[in-house]
Amino acid sequence: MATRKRSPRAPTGATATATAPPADTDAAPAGGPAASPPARQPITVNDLWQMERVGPPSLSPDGAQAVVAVQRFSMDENLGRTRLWLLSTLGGAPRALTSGDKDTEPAWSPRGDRIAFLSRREQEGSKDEEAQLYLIAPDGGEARRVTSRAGGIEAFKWFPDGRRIAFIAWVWPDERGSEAQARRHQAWKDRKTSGYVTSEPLYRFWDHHLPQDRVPHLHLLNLDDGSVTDLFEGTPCELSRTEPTASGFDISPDGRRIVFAFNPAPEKRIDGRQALYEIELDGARLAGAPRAIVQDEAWDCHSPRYSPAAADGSERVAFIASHQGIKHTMPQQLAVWERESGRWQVESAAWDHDVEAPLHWEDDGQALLFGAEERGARHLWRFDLPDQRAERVHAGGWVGGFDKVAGTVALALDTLDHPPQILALLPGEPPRRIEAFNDALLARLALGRNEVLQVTGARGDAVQVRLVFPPDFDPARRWPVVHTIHGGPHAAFGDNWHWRWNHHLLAAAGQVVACVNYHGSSGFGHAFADSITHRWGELELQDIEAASDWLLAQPWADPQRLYATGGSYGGYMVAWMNGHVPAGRYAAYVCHAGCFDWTAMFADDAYDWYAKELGAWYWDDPARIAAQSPHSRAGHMSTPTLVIHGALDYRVPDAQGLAYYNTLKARRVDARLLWFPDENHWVLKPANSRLWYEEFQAWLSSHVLAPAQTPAVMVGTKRLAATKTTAARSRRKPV
Ligand SMILES: CSCC[C@H](NC=O)C(=O)N[C@@H](CC(C)C)C(=O)N[C@@H](Cc1ccccc1)C(=O)O
Repeated sequence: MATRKRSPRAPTGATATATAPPADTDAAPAGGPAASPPARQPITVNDLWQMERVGPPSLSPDGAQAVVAVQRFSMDENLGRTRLWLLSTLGGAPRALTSGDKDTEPAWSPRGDRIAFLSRREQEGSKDEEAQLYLIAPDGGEARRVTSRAGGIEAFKWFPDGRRIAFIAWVWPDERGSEAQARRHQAWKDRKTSGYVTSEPLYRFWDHHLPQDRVPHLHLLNLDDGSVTDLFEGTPCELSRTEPTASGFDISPDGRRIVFAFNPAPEKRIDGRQALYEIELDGARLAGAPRAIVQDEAWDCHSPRYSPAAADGSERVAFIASHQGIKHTMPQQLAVWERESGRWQVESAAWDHDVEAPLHWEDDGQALLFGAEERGARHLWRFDLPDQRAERVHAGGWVGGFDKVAGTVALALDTLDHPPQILALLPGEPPRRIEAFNDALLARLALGRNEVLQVTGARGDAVQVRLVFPPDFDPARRWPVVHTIHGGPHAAFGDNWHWRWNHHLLAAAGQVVACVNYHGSSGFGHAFADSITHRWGELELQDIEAASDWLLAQPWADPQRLYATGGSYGGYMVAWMNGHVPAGRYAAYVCHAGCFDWTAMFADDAYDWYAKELGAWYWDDPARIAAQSPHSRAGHMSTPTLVIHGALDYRVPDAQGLAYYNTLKARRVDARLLWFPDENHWVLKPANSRLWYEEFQAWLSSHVLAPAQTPAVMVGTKRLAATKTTAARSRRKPV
């Protein structure tokens, strides 16, 4: 989808300065030779927070080793620590490379002699206030700080020569030179006022205000002499203000050009369309003005990648393009620009998938690797350019970051049953794990099975439902059933591990968890995703209700204990359900960061999107907006609801949750509020997460429908009389 997923700063929760314990202390307790292994136990929230969180791999130039950042949390200290590990793709043992607390985003230099990473450290008498760039030799030793930039470094990329690095940092565009920037930064820090002043339409994002009056510029750091050049100084160019990541630019194989995504409109908006611009370098200086190589107002273009050096000197740039001029839901397609002709074309037009960054060229320049969702999985794909055909390089689970060097692929993969793990794919060999970070912990956990089925949902379409069962599930008993409704709406709950909505943890409480990939979900083709446009709530509810009908027809489902929960758009859906589904069907709801009132949602950071999604601006067609807004049905709401919200949530401001909670209270509906002053759209701190899971479960467990409350059955959005209940349920069979 063109609505790219948000990019909050690293969701690491709190951090610490103390020395991290060794990351390999998860060893199983020693037992005597005759001791039988302890029985596996259901997963707890403490288990979840003890797991190591492995980041995306970066490979050495020979492909023999990968470097990853690994985060480990302490529930007692309520903080997380991240350090770097080296993993062998050839079978050697993993090795801790750093002992810092905040070492992230490692990248192996193209010469193999150094690894660059971002960190905040106390070193040589100075303490980093913001992330700075560090270098370390792969065989260890002390890391060396190579930048000391007021305001810090956002992201970086090695030049192919391994002697220079391009990095992104925020600057005041009206200042010249690093000294002037540093002076301005000091003045900013010393100011006595706290007001944020802006005339920009886009001024805050996710959970932070954009640095006032600053823009993200690309800089060149020469590691030989330490000199830094602002490559955009004196130009109108800048990188994405909301996602200033290394995906936004690329360096040509000869190191003489840089291509980057840039929105040339004077006013930057969250849905602004980016063009591709290129600069030429003469040493550390710009040779000429930046020039647009791909610019079409109808298209949003981003994530450019230069093709590898070719014997004939030809050069191309692959990128992701979305035809926003047609519709905001248009897919993200693979496109290629050719230097010789100066023309570009979409390559994946006939392939109904959303291509996701980063793109990675194969060495022969004939194909690209990338991740893309398909029916609740995120595979790694190779897209062959001459044939315009995609094949799976790794199928199943959820592929996160990956790298490919010298024929070896290293990828981060998670599944519903396993947190992210690192796999190596060597030519002609099956995929192989190259770490064992969570194995000892997982070995003592009992995880229930999961299965995928289809129900006939809205418009008679097949809708995917994934069920996760408690570890001790016995179909002869009756079990509570809880919907976890995903957000987006253009996202999916698939075969992936979730830290915040962990389906095994929820199932371990003794309930069957149901995840419906309702109309609008990603991974099921463009028409399915677009089907809900301008009528949010309608088809999604029919799908969830169809799944509920199927679930209630199962002998193991307890009709007195059917629940619906969801976050963000999933929270919108449960608020919508409260107004549209008759009381007595669901015993309780949990609404996390849910949208309650689309007009008041104009206070959020993505307000420019909603006219496209809902079909009008609220001032042009208030009735249309109100018809898709849960608050319009407040008079029908009577199902008990736990409302959860974070005050740092700028995507769905907490006033949404508070208005919903206050409405329920004013209506004397059973309701409870869990409000976090220090969490954003997501609950990311260990102790808060534990409270979240505890309150979530306690709320569900304390709400059971009385047997006299005959569950009503919804067909479409019409209510059926109770006498038709049995017949209506029996019509819904899994497909
Ligand atoms: C119409 S702008 C929506 C932007 C974004 N969509 C990406 O999926 C989003 O933030 N959606 C919200 C709901 C929206 C405010 C109505 C949402 O549901 N967020 C979910 C899904 C999500 C997951 C990962 C990254 C971004 C969004 C959530 O935060 O869990």
